[in-house]
Amino acid sequence: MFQKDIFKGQKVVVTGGGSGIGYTTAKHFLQYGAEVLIASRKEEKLIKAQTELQEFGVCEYQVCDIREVESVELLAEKVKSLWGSLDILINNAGGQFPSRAEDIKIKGWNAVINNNLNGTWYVSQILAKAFFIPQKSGNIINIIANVFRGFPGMAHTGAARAGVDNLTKSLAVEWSPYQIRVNAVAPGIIKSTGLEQYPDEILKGLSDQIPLKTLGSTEDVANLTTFLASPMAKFITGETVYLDGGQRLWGDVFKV
Ligand SMILES: CCC/C=C/C(=O)SCCNC(=O)CCNC(=O)[C@H](O)C(C)(C)COP(=O)([O-])OP(=O)([O-])OC[C@H]1O[C@@H](n2cnc3c(N)ncnc32)[C@H](O)[C@@H]1OP(=O)([O-])[O-]
Ligand SMILES: NC(=O)C1=CN([C@@H]2O[C@H](COP(=O)(O)OP(=O)(O)OC[C@H]3O[C@@H](n4cnc5c(N)ncnc54)[C@H](OP(=O)(O)O)[C@@H]3O)[C@@H](O)[C@H]2O)C=CC1
Repeated sequence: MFQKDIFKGQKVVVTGGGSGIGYTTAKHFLQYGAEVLIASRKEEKLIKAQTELQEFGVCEYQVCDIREVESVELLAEKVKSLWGSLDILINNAGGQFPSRAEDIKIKGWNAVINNNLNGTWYVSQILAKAFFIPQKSGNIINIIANVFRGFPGMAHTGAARAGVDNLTKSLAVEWSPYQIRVNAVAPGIIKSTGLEQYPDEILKGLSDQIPLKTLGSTEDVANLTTFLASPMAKFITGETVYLDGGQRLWGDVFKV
């Protein structure tokens, strides 16, 4: 899509970069010349991904639970010792479980809010203060979900992602004096490792609910994310771009 070296010399952090959408996004940045650090909880997964991704360029990893402030501070330390600067942050780590709203336990609600809203905030604030604000440059892309009409069947993540959608707008304005752009990508249903945790009865017939009659791919998400991070999108900030084959406009979002 882009010239090969469009991100040459740029340093990128992709949370949740060991699998699925994050992995493909990391691969795209590497193919376009960036150095990439992938971060998530499971070291084994990160080592396997790093080994594969190194075929495309310089890929580092850091074990990090985005819900733990100390763990995110260690991520910032790692970036500092590796590169001393940071250009792009992709807040992709996240997840939830399907449940009817009345069945969600307090612990489950808190786990999902901590993962998707608080975790995204910790990483954004800590890395912005360590790098983007003092540098007076930066680029944040938040991967959220298709919450346009709420998220029936996963109310906890709908609330968390709507929070990140709004946070995207606030930070885009507050951090504009530092030349930090903040945008979000809202994927619909994407064929990726993440979908494997959902039972077949939930996934069956999902593509019929999408106007374009197909699920998205991890490449679709990575293409949009790299576009938003690139100079081609230099006048775009505070935006959430839906990537859902039109599903926000028609069809069931998700059912339990
Ligand atoms: C079509 C869809 C579109 C979107 C797709 C994607 O996003 S794909 C991407 C998808 N990728 C991912 O989603 C990957 C990441 N997702 C995750 O790691 C988990 O879903 C997490 C966010 C809950 C992490 O929580 P954690 O590390 O703290 O793990 P924990 O195990 O300790 O759980 C804490 C509490 O949560 C509750 N609870 C948990 N599971 C269930 C369940 N199945 N059922 C009911 N409740 C559940 C339960 O209360 C539990 O405590 P308890 O009662 O057992 O003492
Ligand atoms: N696939 C889809 O249809 C859709 C996906 N999304 C969102 O896109 C993102 C990527 O999903 P996808 O690639 O499909 O699924 P994956 O489950 O493969 O990706 C989730 C990634 O996040 C990491 N992660 C989860 N919790 C934490 C945490 N607390 N701290 C650090 N890392 C964490 C996981 O790694 P580890 O286990 O090592 O921590 C994993 O690599 C997620 O936020 C997902 O919810 C949104 C809409 C639709």
